[in-house]
Amino acid sequence: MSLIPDITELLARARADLRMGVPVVLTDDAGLSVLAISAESLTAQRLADLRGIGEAPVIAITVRRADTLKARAYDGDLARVTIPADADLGWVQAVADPSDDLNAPLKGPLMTERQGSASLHRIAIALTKSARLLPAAVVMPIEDGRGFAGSNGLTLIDHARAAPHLTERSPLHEIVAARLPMEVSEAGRLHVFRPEDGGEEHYAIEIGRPDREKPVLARLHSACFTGDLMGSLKCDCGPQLRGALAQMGAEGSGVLLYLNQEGRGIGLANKMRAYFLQDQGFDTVEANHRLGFEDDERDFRLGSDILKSLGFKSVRLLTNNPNKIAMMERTGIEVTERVALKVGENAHNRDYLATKAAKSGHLL
Ligand SMILES: Nc1nc2c(ncn2[C@@H]2O[C@H](COP(=O)(O)OP(=O)(O)OP(=O)(O)O)[C@@H](O)[C@H]2O)c(=O)[nH]1
Ligand SMILES: [Zn+2]
Repeated sequence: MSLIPDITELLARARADLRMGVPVVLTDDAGLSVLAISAESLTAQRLADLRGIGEAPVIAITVRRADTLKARAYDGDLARVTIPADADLGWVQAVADPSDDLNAPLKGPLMTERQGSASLHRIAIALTKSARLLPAAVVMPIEDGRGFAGSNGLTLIDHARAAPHLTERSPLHEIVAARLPMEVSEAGRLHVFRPEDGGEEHYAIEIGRPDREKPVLARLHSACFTGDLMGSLKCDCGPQLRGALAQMGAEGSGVLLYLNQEGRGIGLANKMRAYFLQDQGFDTVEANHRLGFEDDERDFRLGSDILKSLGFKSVRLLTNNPNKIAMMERTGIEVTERVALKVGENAHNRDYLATKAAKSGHLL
């Protein structure tokens, strides 16, 4: 028996470190080691400390952000941007954060590295994404990563052990379920699911006692603090949430999964950064790209994991999003019917809904 944390536990620790602005050490089988620190959590002092330790750091960004900055992404999905010796913290943060792209554009061209491996940089970006930070990391080569991590008390992540965990989703376990009388139905029941990797919990709200042998009226709803709770007019989430629950109440049965994938999986801080860009004239998809994200960073497979663990095999899915339907079918949940959910259009979200139809294939 050992109390040494396993790779899942180390990755959870690394995410917390990055959020706090603490560097982590990444190593690979070829003997390479780097220090990685989240660009948005970097401080001037930490940048100076890094420079005092070793070779020139780079800032690793996704190809989406690189395209916006017109930087060459020699590594395909990412670019390693050289940080000039005289660049200050503001320069590093401007590479990561698009808020000032229009106001104070970076003076280019940005130089990017093409020699050497980018695999540790890829892990660093994946970690910042899963920590719901801007997808950008300052990365600096060091000697003897294992020794450095040990002597500085830093989290050490091994590439070969970590890589599979960053693409595979973590198993979910039901923690508790209890009766929840609701306005739409007194026969409500809330189930809480917790992943093994220390990530967000997700919820399932059962209405009535749906027959497991028949297709259940189901909704996969992604968290939207602004729409679900604040009555935001920028999207249609609140009316969709209430509309879905009302229909389940009226039919007497259904299951609504409330997935904590705020902002299509980028987190609320990044979604608000996207809103700031939308006020500068970019649409919802362009804003995600300028931040360095894909259009949609959600993993709907966890929806089918939850449905299966509740014993459901087939659904009548309340959605306008064809990707949700495709993902259900691919992961073994049959979609016998798509039930349209067209509610809540207003003057503020008309363009947003039109963009989703034009660029993300949403059904009208
Ligand atoms: N990044 C980003 N996320 C947004 C924006 N507006 C809303 N969201 C998020 O988009 C998600 C919408 O979730 P859903 O309603 O489940 O998804 P959908 O893809 O529209 O599919 P259906 O509603 O089922 O048709 C929520 O996580 C919101 O927080 C935006 O402008 N940018
Ligand atoms: Zn919303």
